[in-house]
Amino acid sequence: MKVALGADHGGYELKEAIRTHLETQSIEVLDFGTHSKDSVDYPKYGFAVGNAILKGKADLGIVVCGTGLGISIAANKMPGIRAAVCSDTFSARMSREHNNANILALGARVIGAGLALDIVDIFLKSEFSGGRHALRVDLISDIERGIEL
Ligand SMILES: O=C[C@H](O)[C@H](O)[C@H](O)COP(=O)(O)O
Repeated sequence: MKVALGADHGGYELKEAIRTHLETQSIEVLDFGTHSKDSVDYPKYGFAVGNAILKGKADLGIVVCGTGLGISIAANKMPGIRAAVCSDTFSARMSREHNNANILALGARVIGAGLALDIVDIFLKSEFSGGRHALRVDLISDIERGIEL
């Protein structure tokens, strides 16, 4: 599995911890930055991770900003991207099983690194359940195509 990572300055330290955590498990990582605590603009990093997934360069993405909100809002503007902000492990599992989320968003100013790494592990190991959930995710795709539900 290949995982794309991206963060703004608010998420930089947690993104680094996630990268180390994944590399320790021999999970391949594509790190789109940022690479320091200098102030940057989160949409660019949400876009980079979303783009990597849409282009097939990564299977899943993890994005981090102060709250996880701005960077997920940015990524979710891209048709085909389903970014879920999670602050607990149950939501992380459900985001994969029910919503087929392809990006996990974390708020580095919201949760601690220990919980964040548990959330990452659960997100990456959970799989989409399909069935009735696939019909609902298809309806999300319809919205992206301008279809009125
Ligand atoms: O949703 C946005 C993120 O939480 C950003 O990390 C946050 O807005 C950055 O704020 P500041 O520029 O004050 O560090």
